[in-house]
Amino acid sequence: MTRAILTDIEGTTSSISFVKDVLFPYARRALPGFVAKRGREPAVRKWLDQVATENGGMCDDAMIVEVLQGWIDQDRKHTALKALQGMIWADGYRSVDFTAHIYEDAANALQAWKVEGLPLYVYSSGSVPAQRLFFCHSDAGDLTGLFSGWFDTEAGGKREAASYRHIVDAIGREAGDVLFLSDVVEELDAAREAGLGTVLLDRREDYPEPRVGDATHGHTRVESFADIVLLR
Ligand SMILES: CSCCC(=O)C(=O)COP(=O)(O)O
Ligand SMILES: [Mg+2]
Repeated sequence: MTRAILTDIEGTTSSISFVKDVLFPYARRALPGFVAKRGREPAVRKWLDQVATENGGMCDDAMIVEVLQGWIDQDRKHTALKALQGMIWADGYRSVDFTAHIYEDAANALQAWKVEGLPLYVYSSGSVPAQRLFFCHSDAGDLTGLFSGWFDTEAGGKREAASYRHIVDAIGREAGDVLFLSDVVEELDAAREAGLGTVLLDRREDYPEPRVGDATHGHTRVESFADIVLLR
């Protein structure tokens, strides 16, 4: 029985191209100015120092920026990068440089589930502040009120079963009562290993080649939130 929904963002509620073609380039461009302006603030320095330490103790901010830009190019889901990206995107949303993409079917289903009393949670590699900004400034308006909780990689990696066990504990549910929605089969594999229900979002806009047969890893596959059937 589904008593709570846990959803991914990129490729699930929202398009991969918005993240790759709008958010990431914005952060890449703004990074040098951001580090020059705010690099001494403890909340920023903490993450820059972590990157420096993990890269042999480099002490030059310009080198740290280069490492971070390389990580953006590789789509690394590193907690420090994600935290810094979230701070940079705050400026973009504030100055209305962009709004966050959300598929209409996702916005509609999330709103309907909320009305039905189903608690909704987010689990994304984007930092929790970035997730809040994302749904606050979405194409469908401020959707933050729909969600009862937010999880990022501070809960653990999205391809590790332990992360899902931690989240299920944190929200006070049985694993089997939580349905996890994602576009990434390895994330769904980890969630299933932890006992959660799983649905693979396989959107044509994001994945031109349908993932069928073995490619679904046995997860229920849908092309839209409108096709998700909840066990009641
Ligand atoms: C919500 S912040 C923008 C998305 C992001 O940075 C990201 O890495 C998305 O990863 P996801 O786990 O939502 O696929
Ligand atoms: Mg995703």
